[in-house]
Amino acid sequence: MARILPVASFDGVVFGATGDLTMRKLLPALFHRFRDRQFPTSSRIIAAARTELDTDAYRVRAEAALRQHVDAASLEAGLLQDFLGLVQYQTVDALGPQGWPELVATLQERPEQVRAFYLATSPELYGPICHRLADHGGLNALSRVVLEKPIGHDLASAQAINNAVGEVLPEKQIFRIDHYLGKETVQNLMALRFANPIFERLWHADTIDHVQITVAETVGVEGRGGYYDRSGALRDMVQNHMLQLLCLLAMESPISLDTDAVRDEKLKVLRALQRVEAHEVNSCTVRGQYAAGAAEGRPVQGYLADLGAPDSLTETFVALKMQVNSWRWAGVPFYLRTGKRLPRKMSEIVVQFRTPPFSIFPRDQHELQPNRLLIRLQPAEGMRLEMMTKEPGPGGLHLKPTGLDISFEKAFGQRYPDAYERLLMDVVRGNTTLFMRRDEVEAAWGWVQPILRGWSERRDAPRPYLAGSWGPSAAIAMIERDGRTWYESTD
Ligand SMILES: NC(=O)C1=CN([C@@H]2O[C@H](COP(=O)(O)OP(=O)(O)OC[C@H]3O[C@@H](n4cnc5c(N)ncnc54)[C@H](OP(=O)(O)O)[C@@H]3O)[C@@H](O)[C@H]2O)C=CC1
Ligand SMILES: O=C1O[C@H](COP(=O)(O)O)[C@@H](O)[C@H](O)[C@H]1O
Repeated sequence: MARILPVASFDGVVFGATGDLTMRKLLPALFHRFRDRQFPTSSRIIAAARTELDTDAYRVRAEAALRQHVDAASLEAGLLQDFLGLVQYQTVDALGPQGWPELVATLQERPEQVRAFYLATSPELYGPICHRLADHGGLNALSRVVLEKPIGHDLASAQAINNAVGEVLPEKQIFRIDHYLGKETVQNLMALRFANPIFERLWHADTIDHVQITVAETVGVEGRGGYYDRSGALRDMVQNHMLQLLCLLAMESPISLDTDAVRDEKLKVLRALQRVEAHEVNSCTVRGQYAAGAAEGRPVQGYLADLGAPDSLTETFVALKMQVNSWRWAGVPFYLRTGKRLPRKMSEIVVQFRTPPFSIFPRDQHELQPNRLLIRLQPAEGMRLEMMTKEPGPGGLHLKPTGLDISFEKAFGQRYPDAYERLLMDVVRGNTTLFMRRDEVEAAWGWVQPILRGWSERRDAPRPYLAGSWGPSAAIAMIERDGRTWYESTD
């Protein structure tokens, strides 16, 4: 049974409280933490958005969202009403005067409470919201501000946001969220690498041939086309989530688990990433856009039809070949791919080890498969170490690839909390370890920037791929040119 560490009483102010993220993720996450009694009932959830609503009307919306996004077994009637009793609504205009005095007056009723401001709005509003909070006296030493990703659209806009927020709050009160860092299996990468010396001894270029990171989704852009079309897969998934995964895989051991010790090591990886020059954009990156096809057994339309915009050049798939310039990783490519409308929802890391330098098994009878460590982030969370074993039987020596498997569900047999649950409680605790520091975000944008520039200079349309396929064939060609292949696990 997981240990629940209670947090202090807090006022959680959610800007963007009528939006998709709040309804689908934040309210359900808070509800689960309430259900486990992790926070005191003196806490308040102050929902803020532009729409004119009163608290009763907002509670009706919140209840509908919880009924949709929380499993029915967890929604005991009394508990749901108790939770909704903590919620109040305040109309606020981030860009105008409306609602600020009332919001701050509400906060001042409980000066001793932690104030957690969650900015679930578009990033252009982060600076204005923080400044209005400061101007109205809403910020104090117990305040923390959570910034959703993406922080900006490119390096310059990220710097502008960081400057604006940094003018009114010190770095230790700024929580740049990347929800992948809150996933249990992502946190387990630290345990895998630094609590198990057998792996750490093998974790370098002498032994590892290459690494693959795949984050595949079956969904299309759903209702988020307006945001997504200005973003695309590189900004939406790679600049943040996937680079963070790469950092955790590639970083050196931090000297401790202290917030800055971990973030310093991740930053070094981001700074060691080999820049993709304009002339390499074609060989090291592939952009795709889904066309009509199938998803989860039903026909689906293509991205352009989903969007209702026939000439969008936004990528819904990206594959990359990357290099970390360090002693540990010299010559070891990292292949990343992510996309919408792929055949399965799955996030997986494959660490492929080198094949034996010499085989005593006759080649015509035995094809030695390389050892691979598969780290399944979602679903079917777990790990598998693939190795060659002798097939039992008296008829000679036959080798077969088999796997040592760990299923986290079988090992721990408990519900996996959503990433936002853990991260929201860390905000209340004031623990920034699983959040991105300013220099990390800017280093990540700095690496992505030349690729964006290269793409925009070339003005190539993304390559179409059928919904339900693994992306454009160019992504397969990119890795196969190196004599390697994307690994597709069957479970
Ligand atoms: N949805 C998701 O799954 C994810 C979202 N994100 C990020 O989270 C943020 C929010 O996303 P999402 O919920 O999808 O966005 P939505 O468009 O669904 O919601 C936007 C919210 O912002 C509010 N808002 C807009 N303008 C103002 C304003 N001037 N003053 C006050 N409130 C305003 C809206 O209020 P109103 O409706 O009342 O106008 C609404 O509540 C974005 O930065 C997004 O990139 C990140 C990861 C995943
Ligand atoms: O941040 C985002 O992540 C989701 C995928 O998250 P997951 O936890 O379901 O793997 C993605 O769909 C969305 O486009 C992106 O903004």
